[in-house]
Amino acid sequence: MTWRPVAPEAWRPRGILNLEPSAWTALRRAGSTSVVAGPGAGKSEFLAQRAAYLLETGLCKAPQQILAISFKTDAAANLAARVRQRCPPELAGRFTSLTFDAFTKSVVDRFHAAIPQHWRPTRPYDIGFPTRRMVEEELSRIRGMAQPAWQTRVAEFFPDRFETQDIGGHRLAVGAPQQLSTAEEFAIYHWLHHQLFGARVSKLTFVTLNRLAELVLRANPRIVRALRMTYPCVFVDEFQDTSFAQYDFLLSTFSQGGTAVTAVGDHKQRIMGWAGARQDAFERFEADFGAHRVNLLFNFRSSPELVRVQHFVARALDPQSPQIQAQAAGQLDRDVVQVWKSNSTAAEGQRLAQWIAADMAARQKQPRDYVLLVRQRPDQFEEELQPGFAAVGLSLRNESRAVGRTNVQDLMVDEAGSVALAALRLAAGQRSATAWLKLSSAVYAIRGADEADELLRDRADRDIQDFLGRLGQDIRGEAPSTELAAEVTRRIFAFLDVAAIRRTFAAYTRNDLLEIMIEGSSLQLQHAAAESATWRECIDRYVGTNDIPMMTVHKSKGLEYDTVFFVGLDDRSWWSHTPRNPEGIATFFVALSRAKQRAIFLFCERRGARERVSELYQMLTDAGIEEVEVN
Ligand SMILES: Nc1ncnc2c1ncn2[C@@H]1O[C@H](COP(=O)(O)OP(=O)(O)OP(=O)(O)O)[C@@H](O)[C@H]1O
Repeated sequence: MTWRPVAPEAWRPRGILNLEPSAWTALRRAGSTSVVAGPGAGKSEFLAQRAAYLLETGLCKAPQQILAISFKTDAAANLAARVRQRCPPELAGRFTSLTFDAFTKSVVDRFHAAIPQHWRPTRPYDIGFPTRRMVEEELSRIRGMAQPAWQTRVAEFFPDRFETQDIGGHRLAVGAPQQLSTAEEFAIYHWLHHQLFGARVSKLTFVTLNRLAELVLRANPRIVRALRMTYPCVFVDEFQDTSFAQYDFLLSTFSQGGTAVTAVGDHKQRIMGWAGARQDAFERFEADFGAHRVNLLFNFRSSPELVRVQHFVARALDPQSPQIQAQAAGQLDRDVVQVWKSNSTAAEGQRLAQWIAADMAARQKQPRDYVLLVRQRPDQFEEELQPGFAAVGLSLRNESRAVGRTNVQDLMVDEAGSVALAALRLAAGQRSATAWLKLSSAVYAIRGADEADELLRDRADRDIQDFLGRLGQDIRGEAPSTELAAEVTRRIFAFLDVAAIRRTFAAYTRNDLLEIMIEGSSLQLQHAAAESATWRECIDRYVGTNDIPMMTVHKSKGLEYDTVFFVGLDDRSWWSHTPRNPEGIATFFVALSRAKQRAIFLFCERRGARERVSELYQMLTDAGIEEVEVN
């Protein structure tokens, strides 16, 4: 055992010089806290530091764990990766980072037998993702069964909100439902009953799984007590995106019994309203959990000029927005934020590609220092822009592109996919300490070889080396090909042991997520192999090292780039935007705030007008931003 507890007063942040004063206050708080902070304030970094603080000081001591709940898989994976960077491995193992869905599903799976029989799903069950059309049909079926006096009410449910708000905000009765006394109760009961018992195998949505998880904990105080003892500290990231069901689950499970819940987020980046995020999550949390609010006022990401412009948008979202203090130095003395105006998409694409090529050369930047953001349809923009990029020797990568049943971006942050990639790097002869650490810690976890078990770890090290030696021998003399890429993926996952990965990593509780990711890894490697002459090149293509990423603003949440281009700031891309609609302005805010040094907005009149979005341009004008013709 190398680690010794540090006294709380002596603890210092890891990997960064310091925290801002209010972050120190929040970090040391024993009770529940809401940390509200703008973009680049270091919210994820703060959580990673608080995890290090709690674990290294022994305030959260073994076998206790920290539970971090995120909204999206990539956010959960990024946070776990940050904690691994900040904490010794023997402590990082007690940081469990999951999505809400993975966590609530794991509760249902683990305590299946404790679910009251009249709500108990079959085992196994399927996961359903009903489309709007399917919700409409189901509601209409329910209306047909309802007594005449209730039919009008059932017809009034909004299909878009029925699941997220009506089901999500409803608690299931512990006892068997005796009598359904309102139209709401009738509709909710039949909706759930159909998912549970409508076919031989139950088909449940994640909202239903959430409701069942809440029920099983509420109905079984011993289970909830055990859960609270295991997780005395709970973090919730991106709290502004918390849905009705998720909030209610948190409330039911962790608002009592002494759990310290730290909820971190930015109400100005609330762009998941369509997915059922509640508007008042922070206020409710503060009231229900007795949480104390801490506002962070620094921005560690963006240059002072970018922070100045961001403030104009922040104020449109919240007139009380505090003035933020930029901590990052500006590297550019002009043209930090601009609007480029063109009258042909060809001219726009050409100018963009040439500009990036020149900037990369002048400022010695890499392709991944840039990003092209779009509001929607990245595939269309990719098709339109790729030729211009190819003409100057650059390549674009649409991070939302489908790879089998997943997409490039999700695959890149997937745990199993990253372990397999580490194995490939090592087998292909790359000497990478990070890859070795990634692979070996995964194998130790899979084999249950903890820190103290030197024998088991030595054995695992030898097996890894033997496996890499054999794989390396078979591939190093061969050029990559699709067949070989498929074979390599198969061998790596066979070595890792698919069933053991599923048992070990909580993220794979969704029935087929692991299969989806294994299939995706194989397909992505096959694409890369088909275009590469060496394994090194193949790995670079797989990862996209030499590609300029393109993605939707939604996918860019939490990420940062030196230079951000927003392509298509026009009415066609923003067709659903209505003036003063906070979700649209928040989307614009998220895009602008991904930039560290420069943000450029592109408008091409061939794509659409700029009436609906005129207020977004107005904010830039108010901030004194120039428009430049680029024909
Ligand atoms: N205390 C700190 N000192 C130095 N750098 C920091 C500190 N906190 C965060 N950073 C850096 O600032 C950048 C932004 O941090 P982070 O991604 O955690 O911000 P965030 O608040 O989650 O942002 P957003 O909401 O915009 O996604 C990162 O590059 C991070 O490494």
